[in-house]
Amino acid sequence: MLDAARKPLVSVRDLKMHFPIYAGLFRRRVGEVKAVDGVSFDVFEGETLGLVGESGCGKSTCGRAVLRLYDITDGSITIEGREIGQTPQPDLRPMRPTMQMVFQDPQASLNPRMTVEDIIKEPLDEHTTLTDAEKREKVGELMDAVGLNRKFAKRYPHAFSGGQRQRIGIARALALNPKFIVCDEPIAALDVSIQAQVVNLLEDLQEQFGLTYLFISHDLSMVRHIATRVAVMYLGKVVELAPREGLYADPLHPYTNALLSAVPEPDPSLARKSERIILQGDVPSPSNPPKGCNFCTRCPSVMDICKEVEPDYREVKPGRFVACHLFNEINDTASQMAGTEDKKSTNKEKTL
Ligand SMILES: Nc1ncnc2c1ncn2[C@@H]1O[C@H](COP(=O)(O)OP(=O)(O)OP(=O)(O)O)[C@@H](O)[C@H]1O
Repeated sequence: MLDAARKPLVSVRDLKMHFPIYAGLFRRRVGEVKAVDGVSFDVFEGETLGLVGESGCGKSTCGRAVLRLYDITDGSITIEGREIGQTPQPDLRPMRPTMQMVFQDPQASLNPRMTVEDIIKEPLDEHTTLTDAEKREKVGELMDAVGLNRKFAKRYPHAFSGGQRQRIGIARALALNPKFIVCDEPIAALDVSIQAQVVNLLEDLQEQFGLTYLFISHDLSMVRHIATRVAVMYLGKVVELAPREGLYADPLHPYTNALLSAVPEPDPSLARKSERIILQGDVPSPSNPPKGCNFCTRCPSVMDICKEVEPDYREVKPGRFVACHLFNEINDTASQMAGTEDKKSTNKEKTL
């Protein structure tokens, strides 16, 4: 259970990442892809926040934007209370050791011309003043930590299997003792038989080094296993965020409901009870999202207001955030009963 008074390690508010679209002979700007369009969440120290959603909903862009691998369009990102969301991008060198990324495709993210030792040592060369002997020892320790044999340090990535290459990527991410790691589909490119091993390794390392993860995945079963809380994205926005148990047992947003209905249920007695929800239509283009709620064109519970007014993203039950007009009444009544002016407070002041 999360302690509400706990300070977030990472806070993201109204994050936007719009990619320009250029066309024509003179490469005029004709529009933009709203890959991430006003996303807010916190990641608390030691937790794993799962970020799920269909392909193209903006998960990877969100993860990269949080680490400022992009010049973001708008929004605030704080890590350990330090704002890194400014434009133009501030000097992030002092912050880089704190925040790292594990990429989806270890084949593509490792330089094939560098030995494993050099790959893992690279961040140490850039950010530390350790001697060569100290760096070699640190590389050995990191290889031990991720379950790679030290005697293979002089080999090249092609000599390793997919799972071992992902271990190399994880060792590199750990080199500077980070606190926060964005894991972007870290198992999607691996054989199913290897996936569980890498997830178990990430969990062990989290405990050993006190790591905090943003775990991006489209695999809802895996996220259920690893995440503390889960944020669900649809067309550039977080539509629901909740503790894992609550989200899987009682999804609030109609999109979460549909997404979870497609997850195979291992218990046959429960499988018969759960009904698969087939969403109609295609996901709209992020360069031309619908008016009102982004999900209104496919929502089985759509109302008139959904086609006109974008729903607020707000806390409708303790720890449960949702952006859906179906929950307006519940929240308004609750805040009236509590005599609060909750409606007036903004997400900027809340923990999410
Ligand atoms: N550099 C870019 N330039 C233009 N559009 C981009 C760029 N990167 C991503 N996009 C677009 O932004 C949207 C979100 O992409 P993103 O890769 O973040 O989604 P995703 O949820 O991670 O999908 P997947 O699971 O398939 O990786 C997509 O429509 C994608 O085409």
